[in-house]
Amino acid sequence: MIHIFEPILFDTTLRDGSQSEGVSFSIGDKIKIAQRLDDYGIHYIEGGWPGSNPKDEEFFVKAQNLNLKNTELVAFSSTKKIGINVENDVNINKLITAGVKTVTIFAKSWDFHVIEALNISCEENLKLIEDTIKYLKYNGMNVFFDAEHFFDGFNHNAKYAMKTLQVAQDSGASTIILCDTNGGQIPSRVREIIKTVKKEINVPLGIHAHNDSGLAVANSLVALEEGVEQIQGTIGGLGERCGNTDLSILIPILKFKYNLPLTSIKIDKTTSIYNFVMEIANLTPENRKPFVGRSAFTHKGGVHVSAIIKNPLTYEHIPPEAVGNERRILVSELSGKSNLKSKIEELGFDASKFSESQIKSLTSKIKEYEHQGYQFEGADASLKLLIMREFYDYVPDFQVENFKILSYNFGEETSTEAVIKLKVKDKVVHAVSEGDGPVNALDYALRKALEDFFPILKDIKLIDYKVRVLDSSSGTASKVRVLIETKDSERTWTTVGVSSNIIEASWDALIDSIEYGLYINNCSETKSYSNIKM
Ligand SMILES: CC(=O)SCCNC(=O)CCNC(=O)[C@H](O)C(C)(C)COP(=O)(O)OP(=O)(O)OC[C@H]1O[C@@H](n2cnc3c(N)ncnc32)[C@H](O)[C@@H]1OP(=O)(O)O
Ligand SMILES: CC(=O)C(=O)O
Repeated sequence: MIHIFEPILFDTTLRDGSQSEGVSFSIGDKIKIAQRLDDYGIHYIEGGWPGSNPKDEEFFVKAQNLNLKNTELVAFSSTKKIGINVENDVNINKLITAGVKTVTIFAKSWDFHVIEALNISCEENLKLIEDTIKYLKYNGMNVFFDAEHFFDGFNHNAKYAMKTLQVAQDSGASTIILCDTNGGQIPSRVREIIKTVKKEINVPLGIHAHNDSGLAVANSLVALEEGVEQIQGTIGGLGERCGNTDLSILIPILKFKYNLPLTSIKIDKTTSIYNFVMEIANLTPENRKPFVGRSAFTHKGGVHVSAIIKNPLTYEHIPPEAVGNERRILVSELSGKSNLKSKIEELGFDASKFSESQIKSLTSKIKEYEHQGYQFEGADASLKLLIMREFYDYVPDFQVENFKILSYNFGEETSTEAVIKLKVKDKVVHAVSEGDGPVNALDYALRKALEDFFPILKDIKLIDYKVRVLDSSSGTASKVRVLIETKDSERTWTTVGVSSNIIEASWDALIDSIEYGLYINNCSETKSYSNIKM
């Protein structure tokens, strides 16, 4: 394997990451992310562009009090404005007053961009680079030089692209970062170009790769193999368009595939920093994200689970704990007895008390339910109730006798009323409630009937209700699957119902949701798992 040296890790989540569609960090968000990146052990954090907006400017003021231990904060900007002296450029002067020692300056290294975007001559662009870097150096700054569109520039006019690097080097840049700004390069070309650059440029090189071809991590690795010293990227691959090199993937690769010590990095915090940044960015974490996604170490196929239980290395390339992730086993129609046994344990039962024929019968039952449209892999609470109803002397806290839904339409308004009859502790209870639609009315009526018996219900709240049409070919008579997510003060759980009648599917999921909530809050008369039916 090609040997590489431990790179300098440069995170631009707060700058390029904030250029992601749908992401807008507040100053408080930026401060929190900077602290987490520092704790994680990143060497440099690009905090923003102080000349771009007051928020970034204020961030650098507030960041003075951060007391960062492992990381150095960097401020970002373009080269100076065209047509003014650099000393008079407000944007460049804001870098000097940002309270940082290191700045990143980006400049055009593709002649096409110089002419089309900047509308100046190639010579004038070289002068922008020289003046800006020399001025910052004169003011005591360490300057990283981002050669924007370097690879595209090299492909079209290598001589000019190289000239921009040469000017940056001669003007005093301490590291030159080759940018695949449009994300269109392939690894073999990145390798060739870096080999050529290394023959002519003596300062350390870096890479800033975008992911428009899905190759940002691969291109960064090739660059490292060619001796580039600084890798730029973001947590979760946030960034303009398709994003940047994903450090949540790249860092574990460096650690576990290239066996680099990465002494500063707390590698077992990789999953938590990924989830943290996604939460702050108000984005849903990607389940299938390598290393850090919820599904990265989740096993579904019976063949896989059977082997995993014998030895996890059979279907895992690294242990999930190494990156702070966890192994999960799913139960579905693709399950064998191994999934079931493992899931039974995970749900809190003692799998060894189940006979082989009980496991077999449960496996077939689940497959039959899944055939009807149920999906238990995301509905552990319904699965646990199914096992208790099937195999234990379990008595639910209430039993439904019947329910009725009445809807009245008065011109523009429709009102809905639910009437239910339950049996609770040998008493028959009736309740009536109105609601915003049938499911809401049923929920209210159910709570009305039960709250006197189980005051804990006030803490049990429905937080999500999802309906999925399973077979749209039958039109309005199609089967639907309803998933309900519920929470109490400590936990959340999900239940499932399936029917061609949306109210019935919702009702089944709702009943499971409330029944399970009462059960885990110790309201059930029968809690023990020892009385398994033989
Ligand atoms: C590849 C990258 O991701 S680089 C980072 C890109 N990030 C951002 O653009 C986010 C922050 N940007 C901003 O807040 C604004 O664009 C600002 C404040 C920088 C500039 O705003 P405005 O002055 O209104 O200009 P506008 O955004 O319309 O256009 C960009 C200007 O920068 C100029 N410019 C672009 N690159 C450079 C450069 N390397 N050096 C000097 N000027 C440059 C453009 O020619 C254009 O100038 P013009 O208005 O005279 O045509
Ligand atoms: C500098 C930068 O963000 C880029 O070239 O993509």
